[in-house]
Amino acid sequence: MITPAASSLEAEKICRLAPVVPVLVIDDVAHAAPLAEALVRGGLPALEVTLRTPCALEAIAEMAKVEGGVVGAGTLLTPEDVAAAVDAGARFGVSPGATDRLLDACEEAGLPLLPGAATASEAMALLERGYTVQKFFPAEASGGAPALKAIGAPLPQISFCPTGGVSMKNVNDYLSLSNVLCCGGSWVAPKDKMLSGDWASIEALAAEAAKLSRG
Ligand SMILES: O=C(O)C(=O)C[C@H](O)[C@H](O)COP(=O)(O)O
Repeated sequence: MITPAASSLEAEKICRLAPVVPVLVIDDVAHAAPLAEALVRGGLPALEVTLRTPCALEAIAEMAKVEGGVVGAGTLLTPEDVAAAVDAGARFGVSPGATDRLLDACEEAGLPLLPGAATASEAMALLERGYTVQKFFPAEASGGAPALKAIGAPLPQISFCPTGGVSMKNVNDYLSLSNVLCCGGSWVAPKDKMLSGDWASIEALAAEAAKLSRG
């Protein structure tokens, strides 16, 4: 069991590890370990593996063995996803939105969760339950940094990890907001670089992201 407050406290710690949490879509389990090693070497220890590919759970299990990494499961939609993520060794979960079934499952399984919200009402519903750290998703499509800044005015007690459409072009717009802990994004692990095994370039992208300043 984990309470929503304790869950958010853990999520906050994970979000504070680095300015960016890589959002990873892994098609080949052989990429998991070298990818995690490159990202951790570059300075991004918190890693989100989306449960969107057949090998995602196996990839989590491989990445969980990489020293210095903190691996979580993204795209959690159902209680079954939560159970599978925990079994694979995920240390946290991320979801695009939030349902009572999903929140119940994460709390019962003791899995810290970064639950998604895109509107003031969604953020308020999560806050009412005790979740003070949330993922703002889909960030750019929901109005981007100006929208998140506006949500923060009446709801300063909620901190966010904006994700969805974030890149080096706009990441500073988010990181400069007082209600942003870190950003999530897939740009640090481009598909072509994974396919060609260009881990040095991925490490360089991670290092560039790790240098970003917050607040
Ligand atoms: O799978 C999930 O749990 C999601 O919520 C979606 C991801 O966070 C975004 O797809 C990342 O967006 P990009 O950085 O724009 O590629």
